[in-house]
Amino acid sequence: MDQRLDPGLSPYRHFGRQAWAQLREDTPMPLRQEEIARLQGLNDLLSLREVEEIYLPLSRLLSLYVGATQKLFRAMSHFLDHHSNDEGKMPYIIGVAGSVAVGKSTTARVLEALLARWPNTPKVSLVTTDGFLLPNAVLEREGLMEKKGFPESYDLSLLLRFLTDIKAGRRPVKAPLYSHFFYDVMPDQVVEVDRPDILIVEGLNVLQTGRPPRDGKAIPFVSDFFDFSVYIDAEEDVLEHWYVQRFMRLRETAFKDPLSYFHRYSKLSEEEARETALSIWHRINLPNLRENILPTRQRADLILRKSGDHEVEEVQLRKL
Ligand SMILES: Nc1ncnc2c1ncn2[C@@H]1O[C@H](COP(=O)(O)OP(=O)(O)O)[C@@H](O)[C@H]1O
Ligand SMILES: CC(C)(COP(=O)(O)O)[C@@H](O)C(=O)NCCC(=O)O
Repeated sequence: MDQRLDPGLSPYRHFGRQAWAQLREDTPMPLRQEEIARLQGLNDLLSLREVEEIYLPLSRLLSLYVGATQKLFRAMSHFLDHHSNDEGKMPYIIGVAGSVAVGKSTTARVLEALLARWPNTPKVSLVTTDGFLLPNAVLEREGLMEKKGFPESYDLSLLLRFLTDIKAGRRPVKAPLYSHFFYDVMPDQVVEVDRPDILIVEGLNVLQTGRPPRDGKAIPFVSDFFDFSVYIDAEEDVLEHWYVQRFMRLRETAFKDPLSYFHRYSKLSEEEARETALSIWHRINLPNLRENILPTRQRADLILRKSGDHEVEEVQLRKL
């Protein structure tokens, strides 16, 4: 059922852009223009207005959720008369999901910067699930190179173990690292996550429920570890455009390096490169969106719906 047709039945509260922007109230803008410029990275389009009107209200909302969860955790520790770990704190985990090229990395990086500047300066870490992809050698052996990003291309057990260790308060916990430049997992590189107050976990697959276990043993979902989740949404034709646009930009930059996995694409004519990007989109990323990513949208606590210029036009917040 399309929730838009019957808002009364929707499990979400719907906000237009202006209504959402007002929820910022008097939250001060903690980022200076230079810091925003640094965040943009590849992305020279992210505007100060977008950060102020969309991401600051979200940061304000999250500060309420995190504060309430921490209070509950302390109350529970007191009730049980013990602390589940020596510092009596449990990392608050935020999942960020959505299609390839919808802007997950950008959103996650903006949130990381905003959250870290709350008055109590929490420690915020960011992990992307591409590090948990199976290495190319394994994907090739199993005939899965055309399925990169599909559920079967990830080492789900490793991701679940990582999240279990984080929630158990172990320190430091290591996450594997993926390189878009080499198009592969980096065997000798890891990201260390050392008892953050908040961990952002970003990836296509973070709201997926996985396949039912064959041996009857229940395994948790990745999202069981989340305290809050965000799904970033946009129409298919818009996503295709962003994917091709990013590919064409990379062709002018990273692909020019002979060590880059996609170096061969830098030698194609503009038209051939565009066709290559469209072909990858239609062979891999669009079917993955339809089969595995979009069906998870309704599991998110918050949905950010973007228009063609990356501006968020509607926000849906799950009713409590
Ligand atoms: N809020 C935004 N404003 C403007 N451009 C954006 C925004 N978010 C993402 N983009 C652009 O869209 C493309 C995909 O973004 P990215 O964050 O790399 O997506 P993902 O991590 O979902 O694959 C990039 O070219 C990026 O510059
Ligand atoms: C690495 C990705 C699967 C994204 O992974 P994520 O960080 O969302 O877990 C994706 O960017 C990708 O490479 N897809 C395969 C097709 C392509 O080259 O675009």
